[in-house]
Amino acid sequence: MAKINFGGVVEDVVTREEFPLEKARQVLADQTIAVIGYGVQGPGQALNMKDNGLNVIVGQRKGKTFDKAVADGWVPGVNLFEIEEALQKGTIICYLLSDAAQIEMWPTVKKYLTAGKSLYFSHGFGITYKEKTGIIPPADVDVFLAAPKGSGTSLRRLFVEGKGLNSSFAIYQDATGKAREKCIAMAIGVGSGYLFETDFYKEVTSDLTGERGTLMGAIQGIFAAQYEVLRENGHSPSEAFNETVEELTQSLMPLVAENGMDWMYANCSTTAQRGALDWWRPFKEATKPVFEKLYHSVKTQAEAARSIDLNSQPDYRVKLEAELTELRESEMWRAGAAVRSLRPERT
Ligand SMILES: NC(=O)c1ccc[n+]([C@@H]2O[C@H](COP(=O)([O-])OP(=O)(O)OC[C@H]3O[C@@H](n4cnc5c(N)ncnc54)[C@H](O)[C@@H]3O)[C@@H](O)[C@H]2O)c1
Ligand SMILES: CC(C)(O)[C@@H](O)C(=O)O
Ligand SMILES: [Mg+2]
Ligand SMILES: [Mg+2]
Repeated sequence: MAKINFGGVVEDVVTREEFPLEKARQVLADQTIAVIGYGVQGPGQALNMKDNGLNVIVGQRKGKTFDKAVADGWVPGVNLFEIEEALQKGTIICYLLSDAAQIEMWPTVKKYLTAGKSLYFSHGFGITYKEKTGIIPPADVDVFLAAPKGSGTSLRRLFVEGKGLNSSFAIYQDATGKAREKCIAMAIGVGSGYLFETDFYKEVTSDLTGERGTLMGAIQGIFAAQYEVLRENGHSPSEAFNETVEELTQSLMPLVAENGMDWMYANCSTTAQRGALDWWRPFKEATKPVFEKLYHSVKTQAEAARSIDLNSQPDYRVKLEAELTELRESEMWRAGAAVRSLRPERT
């Protein structure tokens, strides 16, 4: 384990230097990795593991998603199966159905978790909220998670570019004495660059907070707030969108990703630096109570209950699609579509 100083706190992380892909291949050489679910993480992880030379099969119910797996090169009856056949063949079961669907399918999955098999997750949800999900694994199987910190779509795209996403990893149950090395090997196999250790509870509570907060929910909230204020004061949609979203994604966030916030500031005018340094604290003060309310909702399991309740309903996809359409059809994101179409792509 490498010891890395994160802002004054030294943490252990696993790097590919100490756990190279070849070692992952050796650890998993006698395993059949069955990826159950081919939504977002399923494709990214399965295709990366296959390209990394691991023995992977996919289990997915027939329909649009099954067809998508075929289009991705998985061969029915060879490495693509209906869910129960994949569960029977798999020695590491990657439970990558939606978190809500994992509940419904658990009685089926549990039947195939025979002694010595492994149950792998990419989220701590199912295990942490076992009173709600009913997901209580048999004592004689290994249970662990590797959670890519990003979309499965990005996991695959970065892998194809020769890059990777970080993952957290956690061991919940070690029946064979080999759970840790299998877990780390899986995380390297799905295309992670470096791994930081957590536990199922910390993974799910941080993840539910992040996606409701800065990563997805809060960012849409501040975009909409600023856009509305600019528009209410007479700025055109293109001016409001460019000043709220386009400049951030195309120019400034890549600078933050490259070398931190001060680097991005330093690459803007002194006028902008003065203003940003004056205003980030008021925004923090205004939003921290909302983040505290969010974390309380996560900690009291209200967020888990809401997600299970709504995403278990037969029409959950229709309802999600309707809300995503509402976002897409908002003036801000329609202006965004026009701005994106005008990007000066260098031919
Ligand atoms: N989406 C991501 O990029 C991402 C990132 C990190 C972790 N995760 C975790 O990975 C796991 C999979 O997430 P996802 O976003 O790929 O899932 P998803 O919501 O895309 O669903 C995955 C698959 O579940 C299938 N499914 C849905 N309902 C079903 C049902 N009732 N019966 C059978 N199959 C059903 C869908 O057809 C889909 O193929 C989850 O635990 C999630 O929290 C996801
Ligand atoms: C990609 C995210 C938001 O990090 C993941 O946690 C998810 O649930 O999709
Ligand atoms: Mg996440
Ligand atoms: Mg998540």
